[in-house]
Amino acid sequence: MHAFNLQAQPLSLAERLADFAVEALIDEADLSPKPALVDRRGNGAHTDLHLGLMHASALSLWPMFKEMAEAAQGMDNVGDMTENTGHCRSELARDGGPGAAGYQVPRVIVDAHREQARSYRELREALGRIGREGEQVMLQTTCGVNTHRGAIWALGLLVAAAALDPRSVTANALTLRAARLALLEDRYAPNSTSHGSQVAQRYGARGAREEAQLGFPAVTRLGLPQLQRSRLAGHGEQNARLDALLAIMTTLADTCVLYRAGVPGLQAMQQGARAVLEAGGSASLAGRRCLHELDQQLLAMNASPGGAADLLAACLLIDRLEQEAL
Ligand SMILES: CC(C)(COP(=O)(O)OP(=O)(O)OC[C@H]1O[C@@H](n2cnc3c(N)ncnc32)[C@H](O)[C@@H]1O)[C@@H](O)C(=O)NCCC(=O)NCCS
Ligand SMILES: Nc1ncnc2c1ncn2[C@@H]1O[C@H](COP(=O)(O)OP(=O)(O)OP(=O)(O)O)[C@@H](O)[C@H]1O
Repeated sequence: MHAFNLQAQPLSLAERLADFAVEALIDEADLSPKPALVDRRGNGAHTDLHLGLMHASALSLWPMFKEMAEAAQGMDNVGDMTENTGHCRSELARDGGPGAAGYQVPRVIVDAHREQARSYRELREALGRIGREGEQVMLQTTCGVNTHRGAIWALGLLVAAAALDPRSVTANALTLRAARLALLEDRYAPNSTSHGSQVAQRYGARGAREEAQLGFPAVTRLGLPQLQRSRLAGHGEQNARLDALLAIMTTLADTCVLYRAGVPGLQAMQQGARAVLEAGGSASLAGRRCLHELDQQLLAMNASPGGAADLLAACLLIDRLEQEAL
């Protein structure tokens, strides 16, 4: 940029979405006091993480989120997944519907459907490639520490979902489109065994992949409603966000916790989070005491709820998208 050109360029949609995603990650990291997670107070149960590293990692992911949004925007010519399915359904009904005598799906619809399916699979595979490259950038930035693997997955899908149809960014619309992307096969995904997949298999738990494929129920049914309830109760924004994190923790099968502390760790997380909310949430004195106890207990068990933290970031991103006109 020319030194004298001080006029800010308007940001593109992809750039704004990347800003929102990075801001959600930074807000999640800064939020304090989170039980056993990296925050402003310290590194929680993580010997290899600290707040500066979380910030650097979040910032390093900006180009990746932008690229994901651009890949999804390139799908404009095919239209929205939901809309097109609806269109086909109405065409079928007009033609008599399946089972009607001599019924045949019009060729033009079959072709459009196939074309759309192919395009979405290509988008899913592009997101997989961009996400894996983003992971490498993250690992270079953090000297090999996993700071945001789960967040790349969840927020990447949501950014792509927003870019696919920026006029329709309610929590329901976003999570439905993200789930549909997550359900598509990525032929190029490596067959590696992660900590998450190991414990998900051992305990039959729903891991990060399934959470996305189901449309992020921990976010839509627990995190977002709690965020709104605590805000409405006048608990203050930081307490409302802590309460949203705790609501997610009450039921999530967090594979970070399962890997580090097994079923006893997961039970401690879920019961402890419930106890804080039942005591009045993080804005109340009784709730704060329970939160302190939960922090101590999870630290003693080395049980960091990293998956819940990622989903809080997803919650904050959706909340922002619902408020801002894109
Ligand atoms: C699906 C992912 C998360 C892999 O997860 P996997 O089950 O193999 O476990 P892994 O231990 O590597 O990571 C899990 C991460 O998810 C988070 N997490 C843990 N439990 C949960 C849960 N129940 N729900 C949601 N997130 C969770 C944690 O923070 C953890 O860091 C993802 O990393 C992946 O497949 N990436 C490949 C690249 C790709 O397709 N990217 C698409 C970008 S849109
Ligand atoms: N504030 C936070 N503090 C700590 N972890 C967080 C935070 N926010 C999100 N996370 C998530 O938690 C995960 C870190 O968990 P964990 O250290 O158990 O990962 P791992 O690489 O699977 O395991 P390990 O460190 O035992 O090798 C990160 O992938 C990140 O997505």
